[in-house]
Amino acid sequence: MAQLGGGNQPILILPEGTNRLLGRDAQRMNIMAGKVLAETVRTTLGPKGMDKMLVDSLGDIVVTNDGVTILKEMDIEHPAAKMLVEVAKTQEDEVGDGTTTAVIIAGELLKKAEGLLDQDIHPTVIATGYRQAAEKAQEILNVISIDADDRDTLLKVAMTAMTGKGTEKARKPLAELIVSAVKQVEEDGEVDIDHIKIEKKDGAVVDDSSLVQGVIIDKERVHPGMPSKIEDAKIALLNSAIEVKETEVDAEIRITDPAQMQAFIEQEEQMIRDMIYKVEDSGANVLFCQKGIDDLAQHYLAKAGILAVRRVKKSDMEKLAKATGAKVVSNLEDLSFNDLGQAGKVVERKISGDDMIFVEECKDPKAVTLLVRGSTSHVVDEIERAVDDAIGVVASTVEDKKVVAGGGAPEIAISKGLKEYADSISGREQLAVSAFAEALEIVPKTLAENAGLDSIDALVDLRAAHEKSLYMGLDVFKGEVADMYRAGVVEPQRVKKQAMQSAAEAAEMILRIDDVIASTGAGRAEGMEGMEGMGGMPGGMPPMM
Ligand SMILES: Nc1ncnc2c1ncn2[C@@H]1O[C@H](COP(=O)(O)OP(=O)(O)O)[C@@H](O)[C@H]1O
Ligand SMILES: [Mg+2]
Repeated sequence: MAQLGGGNQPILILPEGTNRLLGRDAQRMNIMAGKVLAETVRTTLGPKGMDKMLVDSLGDIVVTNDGVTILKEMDIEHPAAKMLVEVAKTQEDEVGDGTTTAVIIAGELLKKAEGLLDQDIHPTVIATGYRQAAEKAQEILNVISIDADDRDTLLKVAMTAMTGKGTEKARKPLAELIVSAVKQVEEDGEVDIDHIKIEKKDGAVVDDSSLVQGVIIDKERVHPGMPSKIEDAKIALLNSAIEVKETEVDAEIRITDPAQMQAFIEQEEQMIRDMIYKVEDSGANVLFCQKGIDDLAQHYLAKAGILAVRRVKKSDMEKLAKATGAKVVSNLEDLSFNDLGQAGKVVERKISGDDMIFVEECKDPKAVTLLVRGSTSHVVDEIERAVDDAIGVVASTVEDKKVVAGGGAPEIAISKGLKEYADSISGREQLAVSAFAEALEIVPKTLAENAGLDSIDALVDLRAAHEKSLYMGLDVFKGEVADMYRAGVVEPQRVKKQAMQSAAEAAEMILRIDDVIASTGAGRAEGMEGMEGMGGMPGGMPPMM
């Protein structure tokens, strides 16, 4: 493989054993890999989608229908397939939902491209057409979106994102908590979702989930002699240890007299004692320390009636600062009353066997915590992923104030618009734009299939219904075409924008590749091993599933 012919004498320009795929072979293999990947997550789309059970090498189990989670857990090796995994990850980062949709659209774009390649249309032409179509799609999306960010809409957006994700019984109350959380941390029209902490615990029903106006820290107080509940808390945040520092160099102290020893110990004690005085003097009655707290310091803190927690995560320290208004102090010497934060209550509670510190009843906190409950750890994990998606879509809606109907309605509307647009284009790109338009129909088609409906009938009905209204989609529960706004199936515009854009970009990028050179060295294990498994050599078939 690694040699390029040159008369009788082969010229080696690549190391022995390098795998190489050229031209159509490269394209075919890459397209195949993308298609297989999309096919894998397809069955999970929509409220009636199925779940996947993923078992890792240690035997740990994840049961989910969350696209990005499945792809991350699958440990994909094929380089082109990996590019689609990136699509899902980008979608997750940018919006938090729509990961399956993005991957399915990308897979379908590749499939349609294959058909065009068979008609001898050059990959560059296809890529250009896809680019044009993706841009036009964004325009159409702007036209069919509706301006809304009222609470009722936000609730619908949250509930749509959670449909079919193991939250059924408690979808409404969970949506209420999520919308309240997002609105609470909103600052000047922007939402930093990192300021919403999700703390999950099994051993209770979903309905017991709650929103804490503050932060829950999954730790216990350092000393049992400390109060377990403090009202009207004054909170100090410290990111250095409370201990007598060990000397950096190995020093030896020679003690000749027991009195010297005593003096030495007393001096250390006094240093710790002074540090705790500092905390007391500031007026703090709660202390969160990012580093360690010495045994002796714990004792003095307990004696002073201060509730202290040690080794708090940095991210939690930041949330505590956001929620209580405290400043994180690096040096105890500098701690003063002005650095303290406030909370109505700091209390240690036992939640399904674990002690946790609740910093709650904060005044207008800019960081809050959702305590998510569920019966078992697998259930809680899946609910957490649903809640995470819902937070993402509600935040997007609060920021953009634009929504679309769900259930395949926007995909059909955009597909229709693109077909008309294609007619206005001269040149072979027209075929690519048409292919893009057809590819989008994969979303309603899959929703129908997963709901056990006839996908061809569904598409025909949908296209017909769109002659009258742009909001007609597939209500998978009733099994019929319906106005999705009325049905309360609403999604943020950003989900669709991002999904189409990153799907188109990934497809374009894969199409432009006409040469895959895989070294057998170190990089092999990382990227190219899958080449063989996925049929790296022409003629191979992907034994991926
Ligand atoms: N009640 C419903 N009826 C029909 N479609 C729905 C309904 N609720 C959600 N959907 C659709 O399901 C799709 C999202 O499915 P989901 O499994 O969450 O995948 P993704 O990872 O892409 O978000 C969207 O197209 C959405 O409009
Ligand atoms: Mg979703």
